[in-house]
Amino acid sequence: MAQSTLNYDTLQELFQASDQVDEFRIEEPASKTIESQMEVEMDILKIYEDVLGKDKSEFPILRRKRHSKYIDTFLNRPLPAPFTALDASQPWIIYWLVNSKALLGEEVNSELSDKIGDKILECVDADTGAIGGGNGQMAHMAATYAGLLALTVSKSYKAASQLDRSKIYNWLLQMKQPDGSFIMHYNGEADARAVYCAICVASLLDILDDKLAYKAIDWLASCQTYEGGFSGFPGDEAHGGYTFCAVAALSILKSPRELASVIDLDNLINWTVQRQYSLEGGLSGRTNKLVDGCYSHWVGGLTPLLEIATGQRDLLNRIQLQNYILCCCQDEPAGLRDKPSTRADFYHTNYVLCGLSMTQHYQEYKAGEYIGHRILDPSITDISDANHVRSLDPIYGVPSGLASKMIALYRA
Ligand SMILES: CC(C)=CCC/C(C)=C/CC/C(C)=C/COP(=O)(O)OP(=O)(O)O
Ligand SMILES: [Zn+2]
Repeated sequence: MAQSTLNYDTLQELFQASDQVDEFRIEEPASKTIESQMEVEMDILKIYEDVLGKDKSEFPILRRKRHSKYIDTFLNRPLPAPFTALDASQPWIIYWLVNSKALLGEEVNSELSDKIGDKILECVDADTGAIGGGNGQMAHMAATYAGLLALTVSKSYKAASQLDRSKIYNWLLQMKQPDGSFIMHYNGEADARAVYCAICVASLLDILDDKLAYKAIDWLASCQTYEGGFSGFPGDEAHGGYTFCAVAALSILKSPRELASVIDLDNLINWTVQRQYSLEGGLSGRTNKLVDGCYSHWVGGLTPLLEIATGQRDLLNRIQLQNYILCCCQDEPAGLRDKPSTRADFYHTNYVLCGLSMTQHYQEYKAGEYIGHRILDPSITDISDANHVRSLDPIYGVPSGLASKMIALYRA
């Protein structure tokens, strides 16, 4: 079976280049940061060396069956005791798991869809109509976003139609701040995450209007730092998570094509490109920090939006990112992870798969819709279909087409 031969060759080139890295390596690391970076590089070099020591046909492929089993195991049973710390993140867990399942191309049957619908409705806070982290918990912006995404992915339209949109609209208005930002919950913090979640929720529920959008573009633009990325709030350090939130929210409020009219697009592209490390192939979330699989989405997910904004392609090196994901982010026995020294979890499983999807598709933006096109370059998807995952909506982080279906449900 023909495997990803070009990936193998790219890795070979990379590996040859890594000898030069060794030459420059200093005996005593000058700081903890450098020491951690060197440890990660050593782990990853060893993995790449092992891969190159084998035949090309043994290049790692997506261990789809195992990842599916891992996901299904947790979707099909109540959360076990070690996860009680995630009690306030129940909509998140459901979204991460069901989204991973859907990206792997697996069907979400009606039984699972109904179960997810019931569970998310249980998390609705009766006072506000918005969603909390669990039954009886206070409405929370992130839980409302994650819960709505879970309904979107699982096509739980019956449950979705039971949400009280006008109550949620009023709650969103209460979360709205005079400077244009949003807070996460009553008395909570305002940041770019809250703005992204609020704008996504309003957009999916088809209740986004001028009052909710008021000054949000200016506030988000004010989070862009001198480095080019975005911080959580004005004046803080640029970070991948907040950069995705800001750029995706701006792409709803305007369009990705108009980004250059509100932010410094060139500086954002510089910052984004610098997040990819040549040796690892994966991405970091901020300057001088370590590679992490979840930034394959938070930073990698900027790629389609920036490609639409500029009309250019391959702003990041998709092949190298795919190498990092396939060779370094697959845990044993299953699930996806941050980096080789860490264990798989639901969060990383989802966001690494989102990143993998980005590496395999170009997005076209037409009449307000994103259309994913599988990249036919053999270095990405020649192979069998073994590594292929579904196209991802670049704004909402769900498989393509599903967000529009949710919006259409409410518009009908
Ligand atoms: C929609 C929504 C709620 C989005 C959240 C986006 C967001 C802020 C993601 C970042 C998550 C993350 C891995 C932080 C790690 O910071 P760190 O300082 O531990 O890691 P670092 O060293 O990689 O910076
Ligand atoms: Zn991570």
